[in-house]
Amino acid sequence: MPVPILLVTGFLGAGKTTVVNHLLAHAQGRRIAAIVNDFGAINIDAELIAGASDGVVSLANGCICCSLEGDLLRTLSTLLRRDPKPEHIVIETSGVADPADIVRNLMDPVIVREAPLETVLCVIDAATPPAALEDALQRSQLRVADIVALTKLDLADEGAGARMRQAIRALRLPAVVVDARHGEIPSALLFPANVERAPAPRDPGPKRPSEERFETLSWTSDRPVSLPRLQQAIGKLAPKLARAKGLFETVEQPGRQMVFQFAAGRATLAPGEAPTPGAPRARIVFIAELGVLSKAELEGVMEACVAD
Ligand SMILES: Nc1nc2c(ncn2[C@@H]2O[C@H](COP(=O)(O)OP(=O)(O)OP(=O)(O)O)[C@@H](O)[C@H]2O)c(=O)[nH]1
Repeated sequence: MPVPILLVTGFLGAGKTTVVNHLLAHAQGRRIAAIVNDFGAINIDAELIAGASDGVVSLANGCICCSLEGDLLRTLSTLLRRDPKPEHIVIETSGVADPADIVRNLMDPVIVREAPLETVLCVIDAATPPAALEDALQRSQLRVADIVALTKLDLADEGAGARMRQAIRALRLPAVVVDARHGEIPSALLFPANVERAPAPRDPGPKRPSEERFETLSWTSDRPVSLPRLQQAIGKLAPKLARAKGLFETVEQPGRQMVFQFAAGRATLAPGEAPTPGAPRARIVFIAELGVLSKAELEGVMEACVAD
């Protein structure tokens, strides 16, 4: 029995993990395996995804569209040799990934036979201006989509969803556009009822030269972070950041882990799971356009968050 793949793409911080988490939490007994790709060296996403009944495989420190493409194919073949096999595989790409390259790799004849790419979902932050869709990477992520999910409608003004839909329609893409409030998408839309129907092969177009546009820097500490100092630090770094996320204990509440997110210029902090045994007490991944943020600057700013 072939195992259909759902490929989730979308720009940095658009809400992919939130969508994947929601669909895993509403798996209704299906055995779903998730492959999660973090561009950064620390696999934060795998820790934020709790509910994959058939396990989460984390591929970190690179992108499955280029440097980790071999790892993706090896991971798929390992999942397909499991007994019992998963019923579905969800692949969450990193926000910097060009999914056309991943689609091309998934068209490998053996993979197509055993794990056909059934659906490509592109997640779009509806609270960002529609002009963001002019970005070549976002265009590429939209171009391969069967379904486009609009997230963060609760953060956007009233007409934002309609404006984003109009901008997507203007691109004349074949995708269906749905609203995904806090990651909610009906699983019937993402998982086909009839897995025996083989999806048609896809043509992602000719391979384009890959362009190194983003880089990732990590910061870890064995000391808890002071919240007011972290606020100051993020304020300083924010203009240079495309994305940041992290897990850490705070001076204010040691022994509890907090989840820090910075996406589309917005920072949030939420309580997380219990601290991971053996992991540093603070782990934060930063993504910036190439050359914008140096390791020395980052460390200087971040070390102030734990200084006595
Ligand atoms: N208010 C609100 N926040 C959302 C929604 N969807 C996602 N977020 C928040 O947006 C931030 C980024 O969401 P993620 O799901 O981690 O985004 P992502 O696309 O997986 O991020 P990367 O994989 O790092 O590119 C998190 O703080 C989420 O809680 C939504 O519908 N409403």
